Amino acid sequence: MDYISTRGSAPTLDFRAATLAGLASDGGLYVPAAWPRLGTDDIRALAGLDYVETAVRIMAPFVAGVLSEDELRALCRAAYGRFSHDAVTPLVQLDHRHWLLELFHGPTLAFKDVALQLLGQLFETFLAGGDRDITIVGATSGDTGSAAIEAVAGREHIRIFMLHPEGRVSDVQRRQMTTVLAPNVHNIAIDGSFDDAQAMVKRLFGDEEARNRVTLSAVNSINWARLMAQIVYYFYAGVRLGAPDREIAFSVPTGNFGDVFAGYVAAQMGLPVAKLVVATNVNDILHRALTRGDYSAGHVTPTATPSMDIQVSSNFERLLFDLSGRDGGAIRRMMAEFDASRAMSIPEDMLAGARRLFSSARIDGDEMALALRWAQERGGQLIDPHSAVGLAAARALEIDADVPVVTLATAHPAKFPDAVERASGVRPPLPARLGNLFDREERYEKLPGDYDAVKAYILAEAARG
Ligand SMILES: Cc1ncc(COP(=O)(O)O)c(C=O)c1O
Ligand SMILES: N[C@@H](CCOP(=O)(O)O)C(=O)O
Repeated sequence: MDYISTRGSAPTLDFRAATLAGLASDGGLYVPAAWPRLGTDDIRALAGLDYVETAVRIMAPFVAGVLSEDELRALCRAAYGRFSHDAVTPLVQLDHRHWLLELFHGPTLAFKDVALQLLGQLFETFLAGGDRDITIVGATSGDTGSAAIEAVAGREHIRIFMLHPEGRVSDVQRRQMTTVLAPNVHNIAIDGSFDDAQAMVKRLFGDEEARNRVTLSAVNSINWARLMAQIVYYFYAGVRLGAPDREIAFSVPTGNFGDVFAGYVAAQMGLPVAKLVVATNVNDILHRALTRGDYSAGHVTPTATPSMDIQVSSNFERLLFDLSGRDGGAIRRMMAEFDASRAMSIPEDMLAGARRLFSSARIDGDEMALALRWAQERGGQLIDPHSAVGLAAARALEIDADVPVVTLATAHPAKFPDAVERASGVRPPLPARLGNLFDREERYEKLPGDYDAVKAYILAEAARG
């Protein structure tokens, strides 16, 4: 499979090169040159397969020409063998039509592990035996950071710099990152928001001096391989609820538009998706974009769902690329307008295309808490606040009564004990697999929200080896 940039002018790459590159050199995001399609018989044949085999069937077309099915299978076994549930992403029924897709059974208790455990394996495979070192620079609002660090800590040929917004992630999330003391791991707390951190990461990728000094790579969902791995669980859940013979709706707590974009790809590949619900908190750029065409980055408001406190959603560019008829020039112009003014309006014809599959909802703190309590009282499940945003949006969805609605449960409640206790009165205990998290030494650098300071720090540390 070839990979092309959403902005049309970066070189076409194969899967290996696209994975190692992360962001395209023209500032765009890599996407497959075409969406592979599964026929109804292919989808029916997924029923009864375990997670690893499902993953191999779904991802094989994307890695074709670079990895054989057997190589892919070995990497998936290594990645998903580390999950604490045999089903990897089990479905839990809440009532007659609502389901939770639990994505938090990986080592760091968030959906990010599903992709990052595999990405760690891919990096190791692609760098093995070579003399090339990569420098991963990432931004996190709490979950990508720990999942990425867990996936690459101690690996040869890789160093990782992870930027998080100081004071805006939960204590559990911060400690999951900052107590990893492997020498190739560098945590940086910046004075600013996740959006500020993400903007610095993207700027670094376009910075010639930085690119000449280190080989940059990405673990955020700007890296296509992240999204590829997330497509799998839409199929895995879908076939268990009757696909290809029944449509399924998914409600996705959304920030950077990565997880829900993976659902869009599943639909392009043939999964019968009735609706994809983009569930945002009060940081609602995506809700405004999908309802009014208003894609303008407002101020980021800290909430009880910190991982979704995002007002610039990187992967929306991938959707716009498809909605524009894959017109790289048009996307380059739109993104230049956005970069200059922090705002753009989405043309009505593009919006109409999006609304055929997507709907959206903006969920405030009270609505989130209500949904959290509903899951507890009606479904017997203590869920995390991000999943509760998804569930609130799912319950507001107007859709045929015979369509099952799956809410993606993106994190374990124990990552957000204060917010869960405030909403439910129950404090979720830290799972044993996190061990003595609160007794461990923390190590991280605090830096101002200033690009030059962050760049200087990264290049100096990278030069140290
Ligand atoms: C727990 C949780 N839920 C939802 C999201 C939003 O996912 P995405 O950024 O892929 O839209 C995130 C962060 O990405 C998260 O960490
Ligand atoms: N919510 C994320 C933000 C980064 O998103 P990503 O999916 O692009 O890595 C986080 O928790 O870090």
